[in-house]
Amino acid sequence: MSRSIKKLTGLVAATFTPLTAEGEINLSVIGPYIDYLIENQNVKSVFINGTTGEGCSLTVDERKQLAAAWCQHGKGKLEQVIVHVGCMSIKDSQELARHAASIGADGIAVISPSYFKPVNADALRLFIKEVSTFAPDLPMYYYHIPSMTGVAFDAADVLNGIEQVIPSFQGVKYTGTDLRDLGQCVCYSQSHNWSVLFGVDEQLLGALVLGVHGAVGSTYNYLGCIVNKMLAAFDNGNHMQTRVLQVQYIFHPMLHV
Ligand SMILES: CC(=O)N[C@H](C=O)[C@@H](O)[C@H](O)[C@H](O)CO
Ligand SMILES: CC(=O)C(=O)O
Repeated sequence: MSRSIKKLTGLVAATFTPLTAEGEINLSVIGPYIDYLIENQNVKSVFINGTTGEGCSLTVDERKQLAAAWCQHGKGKLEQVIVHVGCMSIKDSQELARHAASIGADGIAVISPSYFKPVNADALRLFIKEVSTFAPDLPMYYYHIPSMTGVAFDAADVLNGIEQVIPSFQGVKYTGTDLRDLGQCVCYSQSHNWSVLFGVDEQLLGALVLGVHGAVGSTYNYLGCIVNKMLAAFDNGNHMQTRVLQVQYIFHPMLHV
């Protein structure tokens, strides 16, 4: 990779996709959405077209328009725009990766294909590699979400040796509850300076204790302010305050609507 890498840390909002009443993407919302995240939630990085953004249900063209709008409006405001480019078709993923690089995204991520599934971790690594070569200068993150993909190999097995096949590999977004596997990912990532971002918002405290570098989640769109306080308490070594804030978050009325 030719550019120096900005390590992805802290809270990352997995953004919603604004639609019009007719079901068309509504790009006019994105500028104000960015200002809201920064000013109201103190959240400065976004993960777009992922699960929350329903990227897999959008067309390639819609995904490109959204990515371009987030990069354009986020320039000089957001710290990082990570574009999820996972698709069933590897060619669509490659095209989205190439496009993300052309619009100045800060990184890309992929889930595993989920209908025809990779047979093992080697096959999944190969898929990620084939996508990464279309954006070789962009940090690539593996998005591990077995509850949605049904692909449940240990993420640590996917990471093991991946730097040898994907020079741009930069970390994992871990949406799962296996703390043993997560701990192995954190341990393996340390020697490569990769980021491990946790994705089960309700259980972030357990992941912080294991040493994750940040979190990507849907609820940081509207509860980022509370979770940012929790991260600050954790960084200050205030365990009691951290626990109080995690519990306050878990019982927050917005999680129970
Ligand atoms: C399955 C799913 O969408 N997981 C998200 C992240 O990956 C989370 O951010 C959840 O939306 C969140 O933890 C709320 O349950
Ligand atoms: C939560 C998350 O990371 C996503 O919606 O993709």
